[in-house]
Amino acid sequence: MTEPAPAAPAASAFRPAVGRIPILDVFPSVDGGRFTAKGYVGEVMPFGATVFREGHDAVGAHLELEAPDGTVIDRPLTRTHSWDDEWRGLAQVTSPGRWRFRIRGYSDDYATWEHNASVKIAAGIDVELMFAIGAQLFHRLSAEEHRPADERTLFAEISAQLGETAGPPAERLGAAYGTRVTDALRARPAESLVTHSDWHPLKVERTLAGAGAWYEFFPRSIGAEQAPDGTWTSGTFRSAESRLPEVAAMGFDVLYLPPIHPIGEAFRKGRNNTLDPQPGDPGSPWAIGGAAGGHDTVHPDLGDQSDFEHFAAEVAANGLELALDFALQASPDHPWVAEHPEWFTTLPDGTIAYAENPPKKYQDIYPINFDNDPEGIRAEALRILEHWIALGVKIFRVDNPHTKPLDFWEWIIHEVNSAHPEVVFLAEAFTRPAPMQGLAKVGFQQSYSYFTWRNTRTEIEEFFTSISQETDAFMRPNLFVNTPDILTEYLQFGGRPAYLIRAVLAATGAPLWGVYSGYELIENVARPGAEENIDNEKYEYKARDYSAAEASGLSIAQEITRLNAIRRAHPALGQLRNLRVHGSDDDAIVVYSKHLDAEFTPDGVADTVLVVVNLDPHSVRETTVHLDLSLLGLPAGSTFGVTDLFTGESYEWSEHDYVRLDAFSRPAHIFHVTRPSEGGAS
Ligand SMILES: O=P(O)(O)O[C@H]1O[C@H](CO)[C@@H](O[C@H]2O[C@H](CO)[C@@H](O)[C@H](O)[C@H]2O)[C@H](O)[C@H]1O
Repeated sequence: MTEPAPAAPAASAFRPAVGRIPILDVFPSVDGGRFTAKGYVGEVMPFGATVFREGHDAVGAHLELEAPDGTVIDRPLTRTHSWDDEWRGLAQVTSPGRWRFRIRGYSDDYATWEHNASVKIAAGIDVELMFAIGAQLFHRLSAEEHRPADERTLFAEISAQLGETAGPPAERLGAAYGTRVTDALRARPAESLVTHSDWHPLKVERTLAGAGAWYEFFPRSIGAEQAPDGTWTSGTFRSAESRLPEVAAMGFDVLYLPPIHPIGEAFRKGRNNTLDPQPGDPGSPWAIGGAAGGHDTVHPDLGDQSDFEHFAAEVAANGLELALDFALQASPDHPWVAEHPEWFTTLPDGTIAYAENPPKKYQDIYPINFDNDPEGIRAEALRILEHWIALGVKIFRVDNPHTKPLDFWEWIIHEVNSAHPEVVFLAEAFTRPAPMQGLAKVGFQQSYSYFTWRNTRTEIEEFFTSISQETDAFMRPNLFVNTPDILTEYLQFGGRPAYLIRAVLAATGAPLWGVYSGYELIENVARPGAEENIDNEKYEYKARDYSAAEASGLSIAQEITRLNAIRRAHPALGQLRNLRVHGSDDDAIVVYSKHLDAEFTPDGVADTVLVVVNLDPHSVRETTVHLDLSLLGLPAGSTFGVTDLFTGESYEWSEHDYVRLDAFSRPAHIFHVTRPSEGGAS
């Protein structure tokens, strides 16, 4: 008896992670897909992947981008560089909601044949074989049902021409070229071995989540009056309404108010962060909670809820959107302290430690211990947000989010956005990169950033490159030029030029920028030993006379107004990811551009803005700048027009250009780049 033949090994169920055509490193992706990449309506985003195949045959790659309504944008990707395999392309997201995308890789049979045929036929090798393969390929394409009828006819004709053996080979080969062929094959390539990546989710939010100009003021200061005996009467929601037309006239989109709730008496802070308040000192608005209530109540000095509602309606009537502060902490007088002592950490001696953000000490507030009653705290935080959302508030600036657990933020932003996708959260987290970026990854729509401390040319270039090209899939920095907590040395000692320079950088460097009131008045005196304004509005009323300052030339409100107008007129400035740095021979002159292709602009005309800034607020600088014209959408070697959007002056520029920027009269150029067929400034 013969032994039975051994059974063939069972086919393994293992499925390779790569498909027939490898598609790796798909982007945009956040932490390998753990978090959802972000976009905002109108944003032009880069999509792509690494796509290659074995051997020498050509590959191609396309983006398939599906909108919430199911329509699919199918766009060809191109190689980032001829020497590597990263494929990339831009697409614009145009409606809010859940989008998704995938990358399609394929063997590009036309490109493979065209390469082989052109080389071999010119060398007289396999000539008829090459024509036969070409005829076969075009015959196959002419039968593909997804192609328009005229294209199929064209391809059938080409197949027949390639199949004819008469005539010089070079002429016969010419049949397979021409604009009609390349256009058709660019839109609908000759694909085989088609492979798809997984679908990747993309969360697209409303435009104001990603682009807008913010202005911050303390309502209690507007209309505040000081009596001859030195005592103050607080401004109110009603008196603060008087400032709204001026904020709107400066071109801002969002009005942000520091906390508007009752302020505690216990451990109240006095002027200039002192611990011995004097009678009448109003206290820090972030010391939330008192006898009148907590986070769902308005400070009685400002009015009542109907006054708030009137104010909110006036904000909207002025074309602004209201942003409120969301600060999860409590004054010792907050109702929570008596009602929920378990939400705080009681020390062995029976006291509760005050909050800190080292080296800063917040003796007037208790931090919440999120681990003592996570469910209760989550429910209360959500209740508060829903309270204000019901009153029409759709934007929250979140105080110190990095001192609260990240999973709390992921949960609450998910809960709020599931019911109210239009709600926007700005993370005020000046902290280490990992927690700052973590907050953005788990859902914060906007983030404060390190911008205020990036002053030199190298720092600015690195910062702008990182926000536009490294963290752009998940983080949208809001470039505040100052805050009640931040008056940098650059601003303290750079005078008016410094204020203009920082405003230009912020307004043009990112689609989100912000100004805390007083900036336009060059308020630049710091409290000794602190990086913030002296006589800080956080601890006292501050009545400012904006009109008098303007009349006497001490205000830069006009320049801020112009900056916001330039932003509105130039859609390229409404984009985050299109900033590119150019060169200059002077370490104090930074040069960058923002370009938007015609297909993505509302009027169908390409928009290119070129910004040249003298970062030295103390002197005149002249130098040569060196431009990469490809980044401006211009052919190498061309000349073109530039029009200064501040002064209206126009120049003819090329790759290398002379600039002179006087910090005291004109520290920056914001140029609109015009092509020969286009007009000048707008
Ligand atoms: O800690 P940050 O630098 O991020 O600052 C934010 O949070 C602070 C705490 O809410 C807040 O500080 C202000 O309010 C405190 C509580 O009333 C008070 O003790 C501080 O002196 C005052 O600066 C800060 O304004 C806010 O931006």
